[in-house]
Formats: sequence, C-alpha cells, structure tokens
Amino acid sequence: MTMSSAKIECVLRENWRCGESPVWEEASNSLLFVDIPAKTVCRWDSLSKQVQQVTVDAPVSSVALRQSGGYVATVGTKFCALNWEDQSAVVLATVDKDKKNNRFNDGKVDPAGRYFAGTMAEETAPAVLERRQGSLYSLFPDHHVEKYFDQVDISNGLDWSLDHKIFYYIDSLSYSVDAFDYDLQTGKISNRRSVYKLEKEEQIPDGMCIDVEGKLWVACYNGGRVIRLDPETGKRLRTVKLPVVKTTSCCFGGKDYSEMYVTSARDGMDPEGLLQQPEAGGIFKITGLGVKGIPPYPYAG
Ligand SMILES: O=C(O)[C@H](O)[C@@H](O)[C@H](O)[C@H](O)CO
Ligand SMILES: [Zn+2]
Repeated sequence: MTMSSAKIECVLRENWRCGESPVWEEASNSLLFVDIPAKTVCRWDSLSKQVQQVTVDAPVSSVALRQSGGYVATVGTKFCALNWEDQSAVVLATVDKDKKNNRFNDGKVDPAGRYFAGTMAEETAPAVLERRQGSLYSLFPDHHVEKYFDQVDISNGLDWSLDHKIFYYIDSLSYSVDAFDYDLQTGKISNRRSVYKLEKEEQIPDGMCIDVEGKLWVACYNGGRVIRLDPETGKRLRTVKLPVVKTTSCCFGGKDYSEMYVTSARDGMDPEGLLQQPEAGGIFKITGLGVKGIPPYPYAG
C-alpha cells in the first residue's frame, strides 16, 4: 500500500503564542482553538477566513462545543461556559483550589458528553515546571466534577477509542501515550498501560486525536511533526513533518473531517529560531492524508 502524499498549508499566520485545543465546528465551518498565555479563544471561519476572538481573565487551555449552544472552556483552574455573542464566561466548577500555581491544560469531551481536562503547575519556560502538581478531572453534565488521579506533570492529549471502551491519555513528561479501560456508563477509568513510547527525535508528546480507523495522531512538541500510531501494536505508522518545531495539537475537520488542523506555538523560541520559522505559532491544514477523523462530542451540560 502506498501512502497518499499530504499537502501542508499554513492557513493562519497570526503567530499565536501557544495555539492549542483545535476543535472543528461543523455548523459554522470553523476551527476553534485557544492561545493559552494570550487568554484568548479564537474561531477561524474557513470560508470567510476571518478570525473572531474572545478574551478571558486567565490562561485558557482548551475549548469544546456545548450541546445547549455556545462553548465550554477551561480557564485558569475553572471549567467555564462561554457565550460567544456577549463574550461572557460563567464558572461551572473550580478545581485545585489548594494549588495557587496550577492551571488547566488540555481538555476534550467524551462520547457521553463529559468534559475531561487535566491540570499542571504553571511553567516558567516550556516544559519547565514544578513536577507532579497536576490531576485529571471531568465535568459531568450535571456540573459535578470527578477526579481520576493526581501526580501528573503536564496533563495533555486525550481521546477515546471508536468503541468507547478505551481512554487514551498523555502526561507529556512521561514521553508515553497511555491507555485505560473506559466505562462509558460511569465515566470510570482503570488498568493504565503504555501503548507507545516516544523516540528521542519525536520529543514531547502533546495534543492527540483519533481517526476513523482507530489510529492515534499525536502532535510532537519540539518535534515539528504529527505521528500516527497503532495503539494495538504499539507501532508508529506514519510521520508527517511540519515547517515549525513547536507543534502542539491536532484535530480533523473540514469536509467530512478529511482535513487535519495542527496548532503551534512561538513562545519559547529564540529570535534566530523565529527568523528560520516565520510560521511558528501559525495554524496548519494538512490535506491528502487519505484518512478521515470523527466529529467532536459536545458537552452535554
Ligand atoms: O499546551 C500545552 O500542552 C502546554 O501548556 C504547553 O506549554 C506545551 O505544549 C508544553 O510545554 C509541552 O510539553
Ligand atoms: Zn497541549
């Protein structure tokens, strides 16, 4: 079998400081994402090519669709509901109240509409932070929060298998993509194991998404690539390199979820690196991958 050749295009060159959490919103043909340190949630209309932004009062690390309209986002250590029209954020729940230096990081909604997100200590530089301060949580549709585990370094990429029986998770500084058994009825996880250990040149595993064949795509921070993994065999199936090193996360979107969108960061790059990589902090579209993704699940609360 020959691999289809991918085409990579920088669709947004506004040089975000740390783009993250790309989510495709089919209803508006838009890509949602956040710029964490800039405290902004962005929405890029793929037809008009216009970007709208909502600024919040703390670092915003993930955004998700909401079934009842609008969005949900993780802001500082709060799960919030975001109203795009009046730009207001309403707090639904707060975590890590005893950890003043913590903030949420990556988050995603499970197939039953629970919003999963983990925390980390604030970084002094990329990947430089007090270790084991983070935890993984989920916000249920009734707005109560469950905590799964603590001792997390940098809570990052997450997604669920197509049969909803496995939860995939990345704690970046473990350099591993892990799997848990997943009980969709209760939202409980168990039996943690590693399904892939990153190779040195792949650097730090960051955001992640699943494709229609049940394979995982992981954005490699400092690795300038997304990799496609088979979680059943533990083998890497494919590497797609991007023209920037700080690739942070990926999602499928566009027509029939046949395109991949990749976010990137420029924070932590020196002036020379920025000269060599003028698209650092941009949003990239990859077409011609030959595999599609699945629609994001909306938060049910
Ligand atoms: O967005 C994230 O996941 C973190 O907040 C970022 O700071 C970096 O990606 C991280 O440093 C790489 O491990
Ligand atoms: Zn991340």
